[in-house]
Amino acid sequence: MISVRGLQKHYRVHKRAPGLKAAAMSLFRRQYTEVAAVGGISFEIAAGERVGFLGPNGAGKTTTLKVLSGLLHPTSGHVSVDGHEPRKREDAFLKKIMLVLGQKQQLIWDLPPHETFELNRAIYEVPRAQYEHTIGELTALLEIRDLVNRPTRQLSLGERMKCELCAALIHNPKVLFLDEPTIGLDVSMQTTIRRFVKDYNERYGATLILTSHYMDDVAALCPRVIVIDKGRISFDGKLEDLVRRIRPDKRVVLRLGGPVAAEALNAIGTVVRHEVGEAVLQVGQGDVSRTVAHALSVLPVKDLTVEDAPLEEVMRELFEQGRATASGGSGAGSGPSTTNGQEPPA
Ligand SMILES: Nc1ncnc2c1ncn2[C@@H]1O[C@H](COP(=O)(O)OP(=O)(O)OP(=O)(O)O)[C@@H](O)[C@H]1O
Repeated sequence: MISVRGLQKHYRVHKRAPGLKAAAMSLFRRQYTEVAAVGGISFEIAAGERVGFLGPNGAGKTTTLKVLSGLLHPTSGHVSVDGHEPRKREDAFLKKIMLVLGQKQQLIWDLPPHETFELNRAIYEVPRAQYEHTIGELTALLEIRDLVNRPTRQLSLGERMKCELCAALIHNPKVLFLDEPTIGLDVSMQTTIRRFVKDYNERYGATLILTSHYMDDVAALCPRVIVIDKGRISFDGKLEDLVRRIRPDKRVVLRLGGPVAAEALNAIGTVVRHEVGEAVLQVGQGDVSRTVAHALSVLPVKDLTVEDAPLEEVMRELFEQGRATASGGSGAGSGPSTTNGQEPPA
């Protein structure tokens, strides 16, 4: 469905020294420098897959999504989305995709969302009957029926994002590019958006690429993740394999029925957190059953769970490894390896 081979995207940026004199000089002699936002990445995504595109700020995620949706032309490499070359922006291609940028909106600010929906209906040439059916379904699923006739500027951020999604889905796209769709939303609205996106994917077999800094989005939606750092892929595979590779240790979460001395916990495992009624221990994968048995025998345990390390920590560690490798700190082989499709460094 989506095929990316050796994609590079460089931006040409105007460079000038600080100060008024340099500003005046730059009017006559402009100097440019190249920013390599994406440095030769390759991956394949099958129809119906949900893939998380993760990376630190400035890694190249948005740039890649913009290339995939045809907003930017690649500097080099080959990109194909359902048989189309996105840069050509053919009508047939545009009718298959949608791009939602959480930081930008397509809704017309002074008009009700309903007017944008109508506009998109006309742009995408959606037959009236199909439009009415889709709008009925989407507004019900997103619970926005009562909002769509109010001016957009009067809506809350979360309400606007739900209307943005509705506007972007009117033509029933097969490929969804979602860039930070839950940014700035409260926890319950994030959950609503996630549930909706998953439901849409399952209902229509749509393919999804999502970028998000909220790891809950990724955990809930994306069985597969592609990690990009400084324009290069550092991991492509199952989310659970990434977690296991970066943080093979487990967390034993103990709910306690009475006070426990710090020494008693230290004797069992590495204490990550200890507060009234709860303690969290970090233990090696092979030590889980021994630790659990030990804890149950010597501590007033009411309940316990065994969990993976939080995804936020996994990602932080992964990006720190990437930085250390880039600065020569930890040397070759210490960072995460790529499981699929990385171009060799130039
Ligand atoms: N229009 C542009 N002109 C010049 N440089 C750009 C432009 N857009 C992005 N960049 C640079 O390209 C690099 C990748 O940016 P991009 O927006 O793709 O990153 P990102 O992974 O989406 O980051 P974030 O998580 O912060 O949104 C960054 O160094 C950024 O400064």
